[in-house]
Amino acid sequence: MIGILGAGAFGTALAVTLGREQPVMLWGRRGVAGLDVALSEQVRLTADLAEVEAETVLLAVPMQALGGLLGANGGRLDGRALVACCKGVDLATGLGPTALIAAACPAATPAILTGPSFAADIARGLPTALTLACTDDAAGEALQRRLSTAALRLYRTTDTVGAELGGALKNVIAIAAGVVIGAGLGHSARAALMTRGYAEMQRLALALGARPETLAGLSGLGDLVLTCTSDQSRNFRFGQALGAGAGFDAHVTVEGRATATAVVRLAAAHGIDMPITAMVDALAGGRVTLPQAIQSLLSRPLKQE
Ligand SMILES: NC(=O)C1=CN([C@@H]2O[C@H](COP(=O)(O)OP(=O)(O)OC[C@H]3O[C@@H](n4cnc5c(N)ncnc54)[C@H](OP(=O)(O)O)[C@@H]3O)[C@@H](O)[C@H]2O)C=CC1
Ligand SMILES: O=C(CO)COP(=O)(O)O
Repeated sequence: MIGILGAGAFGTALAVTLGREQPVMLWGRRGVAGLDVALSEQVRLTADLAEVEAETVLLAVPMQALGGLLGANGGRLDGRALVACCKGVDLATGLGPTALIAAACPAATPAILTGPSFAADIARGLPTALTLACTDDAAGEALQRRLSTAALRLYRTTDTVGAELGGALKNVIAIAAGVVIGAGLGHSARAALMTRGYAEMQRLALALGARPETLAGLSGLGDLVLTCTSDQSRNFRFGQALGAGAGFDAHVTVEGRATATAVVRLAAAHGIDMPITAMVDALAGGRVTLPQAIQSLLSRPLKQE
């Protein structure tokens, strides 16, 4: 049995794919997200978290909700394998998902599942590859076997720092990529933005102890390319709306917005220059206009690549 907390798009998609091969208990505060894919009979739904007794639990709530969920249920969840499926940096603490898990559940085995995957693609059974990161490699190998399916191929690493930051930072760069396209600056400008954004991701991640090969893998470069180039991405679409001066539904999960604010603080604390992240935070926060944001990036001093 696998437990999944969070019956939104991603939690439901994971239930669909995992439920094809093993029993799953899916918990949601209110019902199941509107994915138009039928759940197998191996998937049970519950609104009572006490019914989720599985030893392996996937945490598929948004990043900014994870701390509260763990705070309210840490005692009940402690001691299990807790696999964060969210992407971001916690605004309240500046921590990533596995550090939040370790703080709330000291006897748990924290891990993170992240990488280039739209929920709808996973739910449809399309081939997908993700990174499963766990500092305990033996536990990571067991989770890799447990959570891989015929269509969902997991690659394992012990670099949770790199895997988490790749998934968190790519959402911020995706917002910037959307701004570029929404503002009509063109695909060449987006390619430049993605490349400089990847350099920004590496600067912070390596300073925080990540391994370069992790950032160059599925959780970093892979997810960056996917999210910056597809309008299936909510972060990209949010950026497009910003660039076009259009509105955006505030109820849609856009992880990169809060993460941009959290990362600006993190970068300042470590003396890391992250101009694109700072631009996204200021633009999304209404502290600069679009022309000012674009000018701030284009007028930076020339330097070596
Ligand atoms: N969608 C995708 O394609 C992918 C998403 N992810 C990641 O998965 C994570 C979840 O995103 P996603 O499923 O897409 O988002 P959705 O907006 O589709 O769903 C979020 C779910 O979390 C629940 N939730 C929100 N706040 C709380 C809370 N405080 N306590 C309990 N449950 C809560 C919501 O419940 P309610 O409906 O009751 O508000 C909802 O079921 C994000 O970090 C995202 O980056 C990763 C890969 C792909
Ligand atoms: O993380 C995702 C793809 O890997 C989903 O992207 P969005 O959150 O931008 O929709």
